[in-house]
Amino acid sequence: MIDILKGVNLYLIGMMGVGKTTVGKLLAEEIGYRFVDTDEVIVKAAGKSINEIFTENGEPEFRKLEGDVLAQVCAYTKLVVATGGGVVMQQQNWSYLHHGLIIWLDAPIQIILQRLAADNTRPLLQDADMESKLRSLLEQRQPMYSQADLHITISATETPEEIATRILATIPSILKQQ
Ligand SMILES: Nc1ncnc2c1ncn2[C@@H]1O[C@H](COP(=O)(O)OP(=O)(O)OP(=O)(O)O)[C@@H](O)[C@H]1O
Ligand SMILES: O=C(O)C1=C[C@@H](O)[C@@H](O)[C@H](O)C1
Ligand SMILES: [Mg+2]
Repeated sequence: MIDILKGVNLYLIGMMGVGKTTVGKLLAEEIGYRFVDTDEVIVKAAGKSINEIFTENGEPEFRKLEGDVLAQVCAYTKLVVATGGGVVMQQQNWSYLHHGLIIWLDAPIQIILQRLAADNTRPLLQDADMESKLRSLLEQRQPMYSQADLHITISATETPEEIATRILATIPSILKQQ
């Protein structure tokens, strides 16, 4: 696997809670890549949480930081990059994502709801009606997510390890097409 990838970065995209961070770490370990999470880089650089950035600086500032981080990481090779769920909405970001293979992790809203029901670290989900909020975000984003090179649909029972294994098994077929 490591040979056929030739150092090309893997970018994980998809909705909040779908498992980009969790699966990304496993993928990186498996293929001997470094793991980068754009949300984590932003939090470290800003010295505050994502909730604080949204509240104190606003979402546009967060999106600017996100684009800056993506621009910086795409200068490196051999990375698995877990992105934030909204990264696909800035057209400019696609020029960075296309430096590597783009993998869309896609899970039914019900799975995401179960996972994030007790989570208060995602500012866009601090809404009384989390399900409607998720549905409306997915509706806006789905056309963008679907531009990925690889679409991985996740079932409720699949473990992060199984998902990582399935991604690695599928990559050779998409590399051949390119
Ligand atoms: N396959 C899985 N099965 C069960 N739980 C999972 C699975 N993948 C991730 N999770 C859990 O779901 C939650 C969200 O996962 P994670 O943080 O990796 O999502 P994310 O896509 O990175 O979200 P965000 O876009 O907000 O950063 C975590 O609690 C994680 O442990
Ligand atoms: O889907 C989104 O817009 C977000 C997802 C998270 O990864 C963070 O980037 C932030 O909470 C926004
Ligand atoms: Mg994440």
